[in-house]
Amino acid sequence: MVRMIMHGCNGKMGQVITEICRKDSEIEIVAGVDPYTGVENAYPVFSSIEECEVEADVVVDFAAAGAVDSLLDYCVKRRLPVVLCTTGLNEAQLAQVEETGRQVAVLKSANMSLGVNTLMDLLKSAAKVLATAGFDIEIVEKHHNQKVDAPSGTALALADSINEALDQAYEYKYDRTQERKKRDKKEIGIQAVRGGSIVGEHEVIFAGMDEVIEMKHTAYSKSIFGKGAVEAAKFLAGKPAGRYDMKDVIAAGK
Ligand SMILES: NC(=O)C1=CN([C@@H]2O[C@H](COP(=O)(O)OP(=O)(O)OC[C@H]3O[C@@H](n4cnc5c(N)ncnc54)[C@H](O)[C@@H]3O)[C@@H](O)[C@H]2O)C=CC1
Ligand SMILES: O=C(O)C1=N[C@H](C(=O)O)C[C@H](O)C1
Repeated sequence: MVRMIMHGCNGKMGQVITEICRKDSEIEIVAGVDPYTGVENAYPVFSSIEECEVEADVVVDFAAAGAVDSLLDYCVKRRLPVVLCTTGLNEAQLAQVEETGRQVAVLKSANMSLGVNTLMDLLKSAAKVLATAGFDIEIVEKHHNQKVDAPSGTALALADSINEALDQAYEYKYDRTQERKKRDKKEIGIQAVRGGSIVGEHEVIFAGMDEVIEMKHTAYSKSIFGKGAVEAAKFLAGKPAGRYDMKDVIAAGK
């Protein structure tokens, strides 16, 4: 049985994962962390990670970017593997993630779904052919009106996947309102839409002369992220220090 701490347990994803774990005999949430207290849970909840002294095998994080620094410090201090799903981290935090990965097992992924992680691979081969043929690349993401970061972590990860296949030759363009000039060939445009209860849509557009290819992932419920995170927690518990991603979890499940 894997013992898990749920960081951000009273948020939308924290509650989706609480429900998944309740029905899974291989994993148990032994403690939660959240400063928001308006939710009843079957496990003890602490208002900050430092207060949690419960024995565990792994931490799963869906909270807020501002909470990541203290979470990483805690995981190093307690030698705990961590599945990091919160998006919107700044450069300093991304560097801290790398440093933490030298001391404990860290799996960071902006999207825990099988679909998006498969799309990342498909994009690499498409980009190699289409960019060489002169196609422009644009990404449009859509999310609910409660999301605080933009563009989404997934949109950035999709762009990174494409750029990796293209020898990092592309710049990301988030805003076209500040200058009057034509689009540069070596750019990936990234646009964010926010509204209603949209769970998450990511569309990658390859636009060429007289033809367009669109590759799109639509999340119809948050459970796809929750299921992936729980599988990642089971995978990461007991792993040595290092950086892991969802591709490792998917490969281990085959
Ligand atoms: N990697 C992935 O597949 C996915 C990532 N996310 C990301 O996960 C994060 C959370 O998403 P939601 O659950 O929708 O947000 P939410 O706002 O519903 O929940 C976040 C929870 O974290 C809590 N929190 C705030 N500060 C905290 C702290 N210092 N320690 C512990 N908990 C704290 C809040 O009180 C809240 O209950 C966002 O960054 C989102 O982009 C969301 C869905 C999928
Ligand atoms: O905030 C969300 O809801 C989501 N955030 C992640 C992101 O920023 O990419 C993943 C998913 O799209 C849902």
